[in-house]
Amino acid sequence: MDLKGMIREIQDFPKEGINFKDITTILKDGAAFTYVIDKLAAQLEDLEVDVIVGPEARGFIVGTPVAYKLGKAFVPIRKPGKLPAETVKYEYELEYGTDALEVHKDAIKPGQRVAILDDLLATGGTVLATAKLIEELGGTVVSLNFLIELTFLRGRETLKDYQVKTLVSYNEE
Ligand SMILES: O=P(O)(O)OC[C@H]1O[C@H](OP(=O)(O)OP(=O)(O)O)[C@H](O)[C@@H]1O
Ligand SMILES: Nc1ncnc2[nH]cnc12
Repeated sequence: MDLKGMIREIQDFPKEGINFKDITTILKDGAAFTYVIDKLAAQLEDLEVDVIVGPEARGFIVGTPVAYKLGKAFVPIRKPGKLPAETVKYEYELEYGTDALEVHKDAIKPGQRVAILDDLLATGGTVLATAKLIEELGGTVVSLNFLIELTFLRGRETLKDYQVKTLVSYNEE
C-alpha cells in the first residue's frame, strides 16, 4: 500500500512554512484506513498493553480503532477545559505554537502498560507531554506509535527514552 502517495500535502497550512500532512485522504479510503489501523495494531501485539492513549484530536482517529481491534481500553488526552472530572495538566511546545494537555486523574491505574498512538510525530512535544501525564498517574509507557514521522524535526531525540514506531517517514520539508 503506497501510504505516502495517499497522504495529501498542503503548503503553508496552518501558517507559512509548514508543509501540512493531511491524513483525511487516507481516512476516506476504507481499504487504506483499515490497512493503517491493522499495521499500527500489529506493532503492539507482543507488548502486553493494557491501555491505548491518544491525544486530541487526530490521536483519537488512530487510537480508538486500534484499542477496539486489540480489545483494550482507550483513554483520551484533551486540550484544557474539555474533560469534566478532576484532571492533571502538562504544558508543551508544537511545531507551530504552544499548548497544554489534560487527562482525568483516575484514567490510568498505577502499573498499567500504556501505548500512545497519534497520527504524526513532528517535534515530539505532544506525545512527550502525553507520556509525562501517564507517568504522573503511575502508568508505564511501553510504546509510542505513529502513522507519520517528520524525521527532520528530530522528535525521536525528544522521545529518546521510549520505543518509537512509525509507518511512513519524511526526511525533508
Ligand atoms: O510532535 P509535535 O510537534 O507535538 O506535533 C504533532 C502533533 O501535532 C498535531 O496535532 P495538533 O496539535 O495540530 O492538533 P489536532 O490533532 O487537534 O489537529 C498532530 O496530530 C500531533 O498530535
Ligand atoms: N507538518 C505537519 N502536518 C500535519 N500535522 C502536523 N502537526 C505538526 N506538524 C504537522
